[in-house]
Amino acid sequence: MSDIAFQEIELSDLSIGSPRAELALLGELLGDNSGIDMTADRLMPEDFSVPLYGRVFAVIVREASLGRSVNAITLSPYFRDDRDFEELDAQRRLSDAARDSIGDYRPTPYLDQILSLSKRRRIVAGLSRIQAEARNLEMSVDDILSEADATLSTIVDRAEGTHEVTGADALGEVIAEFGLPVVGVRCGTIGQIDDLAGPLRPGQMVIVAGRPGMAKTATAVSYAIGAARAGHGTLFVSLEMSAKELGARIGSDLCFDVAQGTGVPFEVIRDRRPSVSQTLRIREARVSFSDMPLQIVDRGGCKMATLETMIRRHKRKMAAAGRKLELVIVDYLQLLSPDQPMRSSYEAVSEISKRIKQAAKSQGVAIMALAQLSRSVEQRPDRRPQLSDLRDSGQIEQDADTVIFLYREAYYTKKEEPKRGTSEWYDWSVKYAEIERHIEFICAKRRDGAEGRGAGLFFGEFMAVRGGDYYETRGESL
Ligand SMILES: Nc1ncnc2c1ncn2[C@@H]1O[C@H](COP(=O)(O)OP(=O)(O)OP(=O)(O)O)[C@@H](O)[C@H]1O
Repeated sequence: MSDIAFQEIELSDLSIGSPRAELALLGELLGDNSGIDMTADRLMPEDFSVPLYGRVFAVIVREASLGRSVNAITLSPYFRDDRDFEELDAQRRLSDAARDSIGDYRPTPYLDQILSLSKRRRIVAGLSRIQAEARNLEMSVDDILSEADATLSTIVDRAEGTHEVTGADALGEVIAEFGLPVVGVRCGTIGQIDDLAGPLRPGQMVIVAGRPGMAKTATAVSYAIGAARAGHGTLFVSLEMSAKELGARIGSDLCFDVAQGTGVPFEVIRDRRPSVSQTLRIREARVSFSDMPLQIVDRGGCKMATLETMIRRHKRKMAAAGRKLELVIVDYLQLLSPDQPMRSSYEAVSEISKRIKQAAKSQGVAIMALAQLSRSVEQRPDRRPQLSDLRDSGQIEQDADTVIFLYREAYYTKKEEPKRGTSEWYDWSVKYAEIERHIEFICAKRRDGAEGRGAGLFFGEFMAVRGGDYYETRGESL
């Protein structure tokens, strides 16, 4: 680019912004709150050229994330100490803009213009920095060019999750974290999964796979409860079960007492027939859990773009409540659909697994996706799943950071129950009683650690999964 072009950009720098479009957009949002989420998905407070309008936008988004309606009057208490608010006569301007809004949310022309001008301002700022570096004779031309390249591509794409550093700086970031608490989600109640998968870190995609009936949902619910109890913001996206069905499972899991082995059976809650004392116990469990950061979304099927929007929205919602969304659980992967129709289910699952991984990275959360395995697993004498069982499931095997298979021998043994009262039945019942609660966690892939196996327990009656150390708490061995 020539010097003249640089000068032109510098000269126009101060005029790159449209305060009128920004005010009009805020007016539209205040006039009709239904467009706030959609706008917040694309726009950030720093995209406004008038800093006060950016701050107003941030408050609007926060209020909407907390489920409150917002207008020019309810906004003003948040700006009592903001001198710009008074000096710019913002209360009146925003009220006028809201009154003049169309009402039917159509902010796209304003939004597009604000975004485009924001990009231009960032280009100007980036180029100015590169120009200063070019004048610095101590910097090599190669370094300046690669810096220019990286700066421009990040500015223009605003690639979420992009982080460019030198190798030494990356190591420096690791060293700075020495001695700090480990980042990542642990559930605390299923020790074997915590050990096998390690803390689930932002950007990781963890696949929990198994045949139907292996207690995938139960494992995910128990994990989610443990994670939320440990303070990790968790979003459970249920594409199979309704929120109420999950609520019943959560109730039974919460009431389950590991040390005593007692609780309120899931079926009692499912059928809405608890006794008085059970009702009391469920109510107490609800109260003790009411502050825990666990959000549930249930819907029948979901496109990838919708899931991404959902994650962004809940991230904002939790941030507005002073929490951090750290874990998203999706039950289950094959019920997600790509945004565009694909030629085969192999391609569709590949696309979904790639997008889940991208979403985890760009949103800075760990995503645990449950996955159904095909029947072929059961055709082997040893029905424990292996990594190759994911081969017909698109690129999951490649994209996943961690793969944990669930296996319950009891599920198959139960199906082989002989006729009651016979001697075979007696032998069978002894064997079944031994393994009834066993659940195996087979970690077949872990990008940042070793693979391995662990033994846990599935309390089917309470839909609760716990680590194998449960027996240690009772002085017994597994
Ligand atoms: N009262 C009970 N006692 C013991 N096991 C039970 C009881 N109720 C349900 N189960 C078992 O729990 C399992 C279902 O658990 P869950 O729904 O978590 O599994 P899943 O792997 O998610 O299954 P799916 O893929 O079919 O939804 C089944 O194997 C079922 O037999």
